[in-house]
Amino acid sequence: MVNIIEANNISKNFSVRQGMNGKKSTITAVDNVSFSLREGQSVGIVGESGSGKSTLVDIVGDIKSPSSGEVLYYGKNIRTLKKQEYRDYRRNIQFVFQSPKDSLHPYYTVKDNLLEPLKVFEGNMSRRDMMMRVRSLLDDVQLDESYLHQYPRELSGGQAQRVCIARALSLRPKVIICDEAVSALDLSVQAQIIDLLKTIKGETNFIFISHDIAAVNEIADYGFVLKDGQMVEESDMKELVQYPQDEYTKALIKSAFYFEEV
Ligand SMILES: Nc1ncnc2c1ncn2[C@@H]1O[C@H](COP(=O)(O)OP(=O)(O)OP(=O)(O)O)[C@@H](O)[C@H]1O
Repeated sequence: MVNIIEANNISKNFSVRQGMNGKKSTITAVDNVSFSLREGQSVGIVGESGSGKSTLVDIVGDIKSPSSGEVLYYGKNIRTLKKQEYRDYRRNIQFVFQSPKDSLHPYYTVKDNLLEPLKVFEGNMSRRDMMMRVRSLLDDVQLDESYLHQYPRELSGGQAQRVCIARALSLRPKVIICDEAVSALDLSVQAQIIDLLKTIKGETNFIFISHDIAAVNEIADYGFVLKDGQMVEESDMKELVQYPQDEYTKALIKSAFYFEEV
């Protein structure tokens, strides 16, 4: 199987000022982490707040640069990609973030939010074809056409996240990185969005990150656990949940499935 993404020995240090005297120190947000995403696979990343999940996926999507290590896209270091190859990589790695309303353009209607990536990346597409794509995307995320003319502020959190998922899907990307994409939603809405992500799993590959291992277990085929920037355990996702080896993973599972046990 072909690797879409390989992240090799990624580390990221941040320089921060701490304490009353504002003394400079360095924190290691990601510490020598490697993983790959194969075609047809979805990968989950679990860890508590501050464990380095966002920093790692931001590096994979070239939003941040690593202090050391390299990201390969179909076997090529992203730093060595030619202009067209880099454009292809960027359109094929899309993000869905935690706060859907902040992710959408507030002064654009749903229609214009969905047209935007098509205008940028599909310049040759006719306006008619773009609108057909927008309508089919809304259908994919189970919103009817009446939403086309609404503004993000008029949507619920769950509806706005559906629009963000539609927007991420608009360029038919190889990878959608969901960074705590369900965490800010009510539990029942979380379940609906997870069901939606499952229905589109055949169209794309997810890198799904969450502090909630139960949510990750719903989407990922393979998963790993980050703690203080380090990978403490990795495995087939079902095995990770059923037979965790590391004490930290066991604690994450205990807190995630606590309510379900009763
Ligand atoms: N720009 C930055 N400058 C300084 N420190 C940073 C910066 N970005 C992240 N950090 C630190 O790096 C560590 C990892 O943060 P990161 O956001 O990657 O974790 P996370 O697991 O995604 O947590 P959360 O789910 O809360 O976002 C944290 O200690 C954070 O404070």
